[in-house]
Amino acid sequence: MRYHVVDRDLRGLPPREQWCPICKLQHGLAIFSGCNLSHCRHIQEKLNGISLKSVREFLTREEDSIVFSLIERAKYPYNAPVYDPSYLGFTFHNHSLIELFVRETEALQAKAGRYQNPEEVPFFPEDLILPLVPPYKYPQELHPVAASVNVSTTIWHMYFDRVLPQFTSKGNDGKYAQTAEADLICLQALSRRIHYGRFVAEVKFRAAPKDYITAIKAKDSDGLMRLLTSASQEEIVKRRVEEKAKVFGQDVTLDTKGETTSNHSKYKVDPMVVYSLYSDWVIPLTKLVEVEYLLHRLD
Ligand SMILES: O=C(O)C(=O)C[C@]1(C(=O)O)C=C[C@@H](O)C=C1
Repeated sequence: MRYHVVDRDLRGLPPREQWCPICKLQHGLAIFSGCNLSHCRHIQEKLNGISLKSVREFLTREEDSIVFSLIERAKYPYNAPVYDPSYLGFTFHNHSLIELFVRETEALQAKAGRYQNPEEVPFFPEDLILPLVPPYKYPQELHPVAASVNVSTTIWHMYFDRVLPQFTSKGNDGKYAQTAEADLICLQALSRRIHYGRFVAEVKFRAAPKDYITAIKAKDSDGLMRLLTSASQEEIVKRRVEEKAKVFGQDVTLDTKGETTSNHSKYKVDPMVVYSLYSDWVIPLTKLVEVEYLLHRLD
């Protein structure tokens, strides 16, 4: 019985020599041959770790955070002074209010341990202070060298230059701190989703190491991109986020009889903007992270 469970769990693993340099045994047999599980990294990872199903569930849940964060930001007009360095009189190293806000908040959150979590990537790593909290033992799923892939600067420009003007109304209501806070929540949700491409890539690598190793050794970015792409999955994701923008973004009211009425013609954030955000930015950047991660997977 034990054999079947273990054997099924380990199906599709890479050749033994890539994964267990100590026991050098075939993993399905290793358990019977006295391989000590604690030194067999691959078995450990397989038992504890991530799968394509679990990483896709994570991405799906992040969609909720992203759509909600956009809806929250859309409560305020564009509020241009938040992004204009002259608004603070060129003090604070010529930073705009948003940059100051993000830098200071990240520094505080670093103290509270946010960036100990490998899922979280800061926008301004150079400012970060060591955590004041004791370390938490997060599962270490990522290959350490490849884990440092970072597209934060691209996310920053994408969000402020391309996305934000599309879903906020023109105008200025003076609520700059609230606006900056809402922007930060959007940025963090987008960054977490996009950088989660590292975990997706790791899962894909573990499932078909031979295919990936050939492309990685040849530094074949296009080949890696082809290997990791699932057009049907991308279509599902885009349609789903559009639907979420409709469901989460409609006004729900009760009529005099207590019946629910929803306004389907007006949404707080245009569902097409969310569809395009995913189609033009979120998915392509996630794939870029996946490719960059894989290129360093053997370093
Ligand atoms: O779900 C996957 O397989 C992913 O790699 C994630 C993702 C995405 O960003 O949603 C990216 C690439 C694939 O083509 C499909 C979807």
